[in-house]
Amino acid sequence: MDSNPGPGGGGEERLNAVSVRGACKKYGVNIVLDNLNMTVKKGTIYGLLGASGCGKTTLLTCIVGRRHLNTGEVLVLGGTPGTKGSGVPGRRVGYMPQETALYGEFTIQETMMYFGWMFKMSTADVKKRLDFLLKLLDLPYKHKLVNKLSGGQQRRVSFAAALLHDPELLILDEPTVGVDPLLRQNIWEHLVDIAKSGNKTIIITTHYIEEARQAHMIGMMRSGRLLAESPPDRLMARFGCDTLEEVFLQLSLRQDSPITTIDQLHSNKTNKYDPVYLVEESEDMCQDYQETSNYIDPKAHHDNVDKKECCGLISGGPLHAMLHKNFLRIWRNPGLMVFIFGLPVFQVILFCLAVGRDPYGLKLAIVNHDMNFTLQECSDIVSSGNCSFQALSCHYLRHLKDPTIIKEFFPTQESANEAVRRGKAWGTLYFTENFTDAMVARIHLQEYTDEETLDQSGIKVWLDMSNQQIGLMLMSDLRASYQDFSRELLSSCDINPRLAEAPIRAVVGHLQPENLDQAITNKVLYSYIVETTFKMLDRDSSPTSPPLAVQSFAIVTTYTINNPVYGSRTPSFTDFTAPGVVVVLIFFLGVALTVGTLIYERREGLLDRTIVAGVTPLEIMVSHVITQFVLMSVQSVLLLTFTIYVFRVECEGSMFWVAALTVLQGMSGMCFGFAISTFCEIESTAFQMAMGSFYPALLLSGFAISTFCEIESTAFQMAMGSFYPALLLSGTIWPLEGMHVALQYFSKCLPLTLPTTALRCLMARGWSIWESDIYLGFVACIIWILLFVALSILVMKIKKL
Ligand SMILES: Nc1ncnc2c1ncn2[C@@H]1O[C@H](COP(=O)(O)OP(=O)(O)OP(=O)(O)O)[C@@H](O)[C@H]1O
Repeated sequence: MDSNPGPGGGGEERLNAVSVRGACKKYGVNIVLDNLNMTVKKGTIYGLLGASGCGKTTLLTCIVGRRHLNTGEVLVLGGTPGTKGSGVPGRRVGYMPQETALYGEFTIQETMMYFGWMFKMSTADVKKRLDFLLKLLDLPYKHKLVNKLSGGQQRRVSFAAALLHDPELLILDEPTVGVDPLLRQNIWEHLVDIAKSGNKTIIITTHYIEEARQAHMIGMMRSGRLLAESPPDRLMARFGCDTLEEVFLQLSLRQDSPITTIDQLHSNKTNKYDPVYLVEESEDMCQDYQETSNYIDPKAHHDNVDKKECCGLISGGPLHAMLHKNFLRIWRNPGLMVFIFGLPVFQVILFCLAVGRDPYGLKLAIVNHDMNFTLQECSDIVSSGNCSFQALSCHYLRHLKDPTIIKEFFPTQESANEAVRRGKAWGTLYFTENFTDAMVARIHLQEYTDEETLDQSGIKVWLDMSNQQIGLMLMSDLRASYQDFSRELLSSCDINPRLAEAPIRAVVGHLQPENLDQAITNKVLYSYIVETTFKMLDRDSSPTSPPLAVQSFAIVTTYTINNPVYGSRTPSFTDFTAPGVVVVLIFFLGVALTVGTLIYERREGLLDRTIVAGVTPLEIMVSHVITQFVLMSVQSVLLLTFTIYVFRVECEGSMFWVAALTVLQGMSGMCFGFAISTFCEIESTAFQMAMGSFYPALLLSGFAISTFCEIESTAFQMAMGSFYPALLLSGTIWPLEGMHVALQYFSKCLPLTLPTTALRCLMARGWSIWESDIYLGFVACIIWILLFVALSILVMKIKKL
């Protein structure tokens, strides 16, 4: 190692396109490259041979800078991959990974355009070169879709993509798999030709050992070691074999008994920078490398010659190529289009139809001993507009409305309560035998009413409160019906029915006006049960006067609510939850859009190819951000149109700011999805996480989830398990004000909470952007976007995605 000439150093090194020295690489405890040396001279073809799993692909990915050695050194075109002055990443290298690394929904021509633009070739040049490659590789019609090609044809398209920009160094991982012998011969002839006439260097791996005879140099690998590195003829002569296969067999046998191998075959002790014929270093040499396979050379970065040329962080060619690719992929994928644009609409429709509507068909068990009649009989004798003090229970029952309440009559209180206990009714309503008489007596007697009369004149109610929403709604309905009942009675007796409502201001003079004014000033919604107003009214107080009696009765049983400062007198649960649901939906849609993208590209080898071509993580990120921004805007418009204009959810604020916050929140979700996908190795893990973290994104934040993401089931369980806690914490379904104060602070640090509050204030209160609740929602969105973006870029750099 001491004699390492470094990048560009040493005359010998300058003749080499690639040199690998003392390379050690392991995954966990599995040693994949074991003190390997390799030298590829410029203008030569280097055939890297070896059994499956011996480490060929790993070696190539280290050469193109997609992986790092644990120890050892790689020099490519005079520099360490990933550093200034090296050939990689950038257009000096053409890389064909082992995976097909193509977009199935593109045609052959579109594929070539994508890679050509990435290398900043003009469209005309790409077309010219494509015509040549179509002939050379015997490719089908150029407008045929890649996913309609056979496996062998797809590999040839992938090979063509590596040859397209005529690079100095070609690194080909099994280009001839699935190619017929005649075509294989053509490909080799072409490689020999470009190596000779164009002074190109080619490193090629193949399982067809014999075809490598046409290479200038053969490297035979086994178990992470290079057993031999020599021209094929010399190798065969030396071992007295007729085929390379036999040579490889002999070398393999000897490697299995190392002492014999070293003693018998190692005749030349070589300098480390000379071609190596046999591996002589001790097996322990790789043991002292760093344990982690994620070892990163601190000097490594992605500056490359292309970037130096354009002097900017983002270059037009790759960005153009990637934007075109992103939109074309969506356009060619109808299922994805339906998902992107149909899902928001579907979800909003589902939400507005399923949540917040008043329950109906609620059965009440009624025991009416006052009449001892069925409902039908009640209806027969009770008619509206009649100033009658008979059958008051029936008067009241008529106001319990269908279809909300279904009245079922029971003979006894016990049977009615039994029906409630068995879940057949939501409550029991009980009228005593002389309910009407007691009520009339109570009205007439006023403060002289005895306890028994009071008791008899009351309606007794037992409710099943196991369901809070239904219980509260029934209570409210029972009260409202009572008010309707008294209003109707007043009206029928020629008394102003508004007395039944008795606005607070109408009685202010009699009831401590200071308190009321203070309550109104404080914007407290003020309800007041008016009691004993009988004496306040400037009327004949004779208890025998029916109108007055009715009037006092009505007022005694009413309460009043002033017009609310914000919202309506009958607030809707849909209006309350809608802003939170919009925020959550758009966030989730953003996550779902991005989470799979990067992982798909990584799994298919496309990311390797893109990055080896010199595209930076920032450029990849920007291309996705632009694409998703456009999609997100359309989604937001659909979401808000259906929420506000179709389902008429209350929106008092500026539509501009509502839309802006929605789009921002979508972008926050998108960046979160991107961060997840940079962490996750397995697409399904990320997707499940995204699904599961629908709300929890929130609770745990991208960072915590990602820590566990390598472990599929843990990530999934964690995401699922955090669904409900996150739902509670985001303030979407229940006001934050109901939480413990510590939880409130924690909740506000999550990505959905402040934007939800802001959207709610915008929609329900119509506040302007200058209110702190509103602008803090925007600020939170922007901070989370920046955090997710920074995290994604950092991970992409660290993991060399
Ligand atoms: N990301 C990874 N994590 C853990 N082990 C890995 C990883 N990639 C490869 N390996 C292991 O490293 C060894 C060498 O793999 P590699 O793909 O380099 O072999 P190869 O010679 O290219 O095989 P083939 O000819 O079948 O492509 C194999 O045992 C493989 O299981």
